[in-house]
Amino acid sequence: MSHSPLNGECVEFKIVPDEQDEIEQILRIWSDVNKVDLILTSGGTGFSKRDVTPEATRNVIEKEANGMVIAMMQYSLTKTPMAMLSRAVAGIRGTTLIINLPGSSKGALECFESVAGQIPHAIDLLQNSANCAEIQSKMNGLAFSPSPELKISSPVKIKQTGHVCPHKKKKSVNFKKTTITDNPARRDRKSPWPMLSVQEALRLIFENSQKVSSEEIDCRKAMGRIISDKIEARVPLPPFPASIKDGYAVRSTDGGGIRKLLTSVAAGDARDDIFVASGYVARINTGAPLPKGADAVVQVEDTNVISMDDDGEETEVSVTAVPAGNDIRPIGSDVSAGDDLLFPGDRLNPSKIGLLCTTGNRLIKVYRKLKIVVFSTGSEVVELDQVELKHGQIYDANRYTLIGFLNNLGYCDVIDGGILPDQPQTCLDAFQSALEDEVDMIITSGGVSMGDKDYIKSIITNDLGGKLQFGRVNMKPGKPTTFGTIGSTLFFGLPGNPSSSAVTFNLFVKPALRIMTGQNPRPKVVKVKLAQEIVFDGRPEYHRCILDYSRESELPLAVSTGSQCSANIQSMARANALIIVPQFSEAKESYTSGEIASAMLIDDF
Ligand SMILES: Nc1nc2c(c(=O)[nH]1)N[C@H]1C(S)=C(S)[C@@H](COP(=O)(O)OP(=O)(O)OC[C@H]3O[C@@H](n4cnc5c(N)ncnc54)[C@H](O)[C@@H]3O)O[C@H]1N2
Ligand code: MOO
Ligand SMILES: [Mg+2]
Repeated sequence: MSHSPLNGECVEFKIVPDEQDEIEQILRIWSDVNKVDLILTSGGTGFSKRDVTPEATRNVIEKEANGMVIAMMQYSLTKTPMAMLSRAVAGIRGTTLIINLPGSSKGALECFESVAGQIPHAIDLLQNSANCAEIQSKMNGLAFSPSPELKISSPVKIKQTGHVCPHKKKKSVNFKKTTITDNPARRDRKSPWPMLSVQEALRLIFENSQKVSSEEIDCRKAMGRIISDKIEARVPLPPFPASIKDGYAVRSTDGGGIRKLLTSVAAGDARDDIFVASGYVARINTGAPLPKGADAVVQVEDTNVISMDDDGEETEVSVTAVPAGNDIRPIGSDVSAGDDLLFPGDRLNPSKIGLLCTTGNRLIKVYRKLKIVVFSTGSEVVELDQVELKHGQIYDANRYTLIGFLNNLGYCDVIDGGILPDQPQTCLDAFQSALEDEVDMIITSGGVSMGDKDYIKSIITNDLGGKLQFGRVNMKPGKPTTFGTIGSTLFFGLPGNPSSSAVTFNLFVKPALRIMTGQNPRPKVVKVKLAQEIVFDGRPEYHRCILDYSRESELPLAVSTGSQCSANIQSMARANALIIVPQFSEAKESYTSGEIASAMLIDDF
């Protein structure tokens, strides 16, 4: 962040290709979402075919600021007649001033100098007129009329930080970051967020997710945790030559025949001075240590009692001949001391915990638990404790679904953030306190689409200074899925529709969690046979289905769970996989019944 001569702060800098759509999108996001005071563009103002910055600017501004254009032109013409080849535009969008500057650094500087003196005042007027209109409207109890808005798109956006307007007694010094409190009539009619592909969205998630630190814990309390440091066997398995059978420990060189019984060795027998001499055997149990002198075990089924003493204890038995090593597990035959057992990224399941215990690894290093807060947003959403629903209310589904997904993973400390109404200040306060609590991730559902009460994106960027990496994804369900960072905290704004939030959790949140804990982020995708036709949608679709393994087919049959409306929760509740359905194209419009497709498993970890 550098300081400009305007005493402003450069809060963003971006190089944008000569693509009108892209330039427009940036201008919209910076003015509407980030609410910067000034956007300066440089380049793309000339006569060549690729020069489209003025067109992009004109499309997003609501009012022109021709005086500034004239001032720049007048001044530039005194420097070079070439200046007349500039088609620069200046204008206002919302409370943002957007000014096109030429691409040459000399020209850009000259133009900027010619208007710089009036910029602070212009911005101040914009800000103050916006405030006045709002206050006026509140006083009248009427919707306030739109304040004059300057829209300027440019690769440099500046937030003014310290200008004092010469025309006002009371000066607005620090511009408060605001949430969307505008008149709905003035909201964007089109989403300013570029529509990313799922792959692009995942790439941004991969780029912005970092491994967390690790901690040492008792392996017996580590179910579901993720190994951070390689683990070796502390002791060999078995730690002594152990009998595999209940029978008699013999010397294989004695061969078959009648032998005297030396002693009996049970599992856990601590004597290490037993010696089986030639002509003798020792009774032995499964898991007992083989006595010295013996080198094989004959199972009891292959022996007979020959004689007993007065107490009924056997004194002689006959054994069959067995080779050396028969029915014995040598030391380390399963695991040698020092063997690599588990690796970073391995998730601890019951058998792995057993392996750690039996190889003497009491303390192990795992990634620390991820601290995650989950909020539901929406003024219509109520807690299940409320017995009767009022008109327009619904019981919260998403929060409990998302908390359940996270708890199932076993490596998250999940904080239930509760339900946030569609009130920016309440949401802001809740997010701020989560950040003070140093959570690794905030997950919300709802409030990320086009409604005038959909505040979430604005709160993250405007009020919390977060950086959203994407706000729209070309997929069904889940189009308005939003992801970004607020400092080192990851933010996922999942769509409110229950199926959308559940699908996008699996598709986007899980990979982030896996990266944070050193796991392979990729989902498990399997081939399936489709039980029905699926007509392609305009967006790539993640079609909820049940994988049926009961049929006589090499591949599981993927049975659709029915209506794929995002608001339909039943189709999600029954699903254990998502069929990956491509976007409609002229080349292919549908999958036929029986066709082979790919499906992503969603009931794994
Ligand atoms: N003009 C447009 N409208 C909408 C668009 C669009 O592109 N243009 N996108 C639609 C799509 S796609 C989705 S998905 C939804 C997502 O909207 P939001 O994320 O803003 O979610 P809400 O509006 O808050 O809620 C949507 C829906 O889900 C219900 N909901 C919300 N939270 C819960 C919860 N915790 N438990 C159960 N149900 C919940 C809510 O009542 C709404 O019915 O936007 C479309 N609109
Ligand atoms: O993208 Mo939305 O999730 O279809 O309803
Ligand atoms: Mg909405």
